[in-house]
Amino acid sequence: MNPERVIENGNVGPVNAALVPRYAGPATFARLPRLDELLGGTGSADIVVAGVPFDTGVSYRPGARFGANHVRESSRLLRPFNPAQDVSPFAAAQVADAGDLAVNPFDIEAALQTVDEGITALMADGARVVTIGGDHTIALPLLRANARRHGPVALLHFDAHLDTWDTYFGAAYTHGTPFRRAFEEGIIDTDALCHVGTRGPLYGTADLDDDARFGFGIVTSADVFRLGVDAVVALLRERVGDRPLYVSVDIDVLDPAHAPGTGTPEAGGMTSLELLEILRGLRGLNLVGADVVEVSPPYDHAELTGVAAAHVVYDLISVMALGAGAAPGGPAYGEASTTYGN
Ligand SMILES: N=C(N)NCCCC(=O)O
Ligand SMILES: [Zn+2]
Ligand SMILES: [Zn+2]
Repeated sequence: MNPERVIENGNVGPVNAALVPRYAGPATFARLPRLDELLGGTGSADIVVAGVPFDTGVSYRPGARFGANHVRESSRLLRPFNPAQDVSPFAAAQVADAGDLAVNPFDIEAALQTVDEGITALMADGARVVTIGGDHTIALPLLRANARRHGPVALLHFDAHLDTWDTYFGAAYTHGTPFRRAFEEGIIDTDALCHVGTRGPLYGTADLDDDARFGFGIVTSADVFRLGVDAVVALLRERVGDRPLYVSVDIDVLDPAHAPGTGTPEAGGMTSLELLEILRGLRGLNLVGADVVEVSPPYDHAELTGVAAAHVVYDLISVMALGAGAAPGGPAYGEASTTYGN
């Protein structure tokens, strides 16, 4: 089958939902073309979605190895125009799904190597990569690959957890430790780091001292609740400036009511609207790479977590497609709110 696709601006987009039912056919992210299909046709992609089926680094519930395909399945209803950012991301950029990296489930360091090499290869033509699935351990090789291209990157880390701990059971590479390793390796820009959505119990106050020493700012989920989305966006934009920016989204940043399908849930999290509005507020920043991790489908219900993650990816791709320097806009800033109605 060669399904009818939406083609805009010469870019090959999703399967046309008016001609082929949304629930038909194999899942790719947003029903976009596979990268290998595209390579046979128009050439390369500007933005690539890649799956990382890996959860050997988790400290509690497993299942994130199934996250990538769950996000793909949950992304079938996405439509081509994103009114919240006033952009058709798949028309503004060629976006494709590269499938999954074949990572070793038994050897964490080998897996990290495979992720680094796989993402580096996908970035070779200048594409920016958004990964889906996997546990948070994989943020380390993703940052390594991006820093090799861009130098130490600014990092906005959306997560209930700090993930700057040192070791678990003596192991250095786990889902609770990627950002400490990234600091030690000098691959993140210590002038432009912030956690967002942090909450929940810690091991001790030293966790916060260490984290501050690495250069991280913290916007807790309670801060989002009290200050509101616009104030948080202003603060993050100020911190990042025009630096190359990497965004890492651990889906457990959302309240378990919004994202039950995850491995280390913490009460008192952000709503999916708050997260999406903050991400939309990053429009115009130089977003070079992103991940959405810790989606564990066995603990999900009614695709709640999968749908939330799919929308997060969609808004991240929209920010990337608009590119650095795009005017801050969208309903959050008032001007484009007439996109709906009026
Ligand atoms: N990265 C995630 N999701 N969780 C880290 C939790 C580490 C712990 O068990 O304390
Ligand atoms: Zn995490
Ligand atoms: Zn987390």
